[in-house]
Amino acid sequence: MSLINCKNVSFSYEGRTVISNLNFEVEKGQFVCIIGENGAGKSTLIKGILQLKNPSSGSIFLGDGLKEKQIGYLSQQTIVQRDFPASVFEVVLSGRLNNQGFLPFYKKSDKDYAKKQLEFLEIGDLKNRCYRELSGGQQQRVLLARALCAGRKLLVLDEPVTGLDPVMSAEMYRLIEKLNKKEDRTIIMVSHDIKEAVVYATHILHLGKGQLFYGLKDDYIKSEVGKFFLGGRMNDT
Ligand SMILES: Nc1ncnc2c1ncn2[C@@H]1O[C@H](COP(=O)(O)OP(=O)(O)OP(=O)(O)O)[C@@H](O)[C@H]1O
Repeated sequence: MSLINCKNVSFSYEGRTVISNLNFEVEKGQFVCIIGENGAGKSTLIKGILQLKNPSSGSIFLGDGLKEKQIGYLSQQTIVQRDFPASVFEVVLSGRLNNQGFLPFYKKSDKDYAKKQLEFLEIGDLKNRCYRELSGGQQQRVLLARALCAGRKLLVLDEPVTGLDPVMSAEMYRLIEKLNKKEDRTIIMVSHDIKEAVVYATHILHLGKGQLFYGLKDDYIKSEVGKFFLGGRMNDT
């Protein structure tokens, strides 16, 4: 059964439709990359998946027992977040708050889980450092660990490499791919970079004036829309 089932979905703001007729399903274990130019509706769709915005028509179903609280979300970082005066471990652990109900303290299992995520993302040594003193790339990894703590079933990443240099970006992509391949995490990632998307994703959702393509990465590369947007570059590499 699919984790996300998007059926005939359209979104609008104040009566103006910004994206219409989306139809796709995300199964467990997939790495879906949502691509499209500025204003195509990528962030709006993410809001819909997180159940923060209702479609103007159609429905987004969460399946396989997935609850909104089990979706880990990494948004684009704001300037205020960059200056957050807490330790790395506190930031990562705060991802568990969603799952706590009314009890405002962490259990041992929460702390163990947070430590495990730091180790998996190869930043265990940063645990006691102050978050605001880290580099942009380190901060982004910490926020990824926080998102992993927030949701085990589905990870939603909105432009996770924005502001990072090419080396840091490649490092982030490597870790995200490791989460998908080694931990079997289901991932939905928004990206501007089509070339990177086709390297790491299993599936591509391309938004333009509507849904231009949804399916396997390899089929995307062979498709008319894929060929057009990749400009034949995949065949050159
Ligand atoms: N809160 C809002 N109120 C009104 N219009 C909005 C709002 N948020 C987004 N829009 C409009 O909806 C359309 C889709 O925006 P959205 O941010 O989802 O696109 P995007 O593909 O994520 O763009 P980008 O790549 O620039 O982040 C745009 O025309 C945008 O101006």
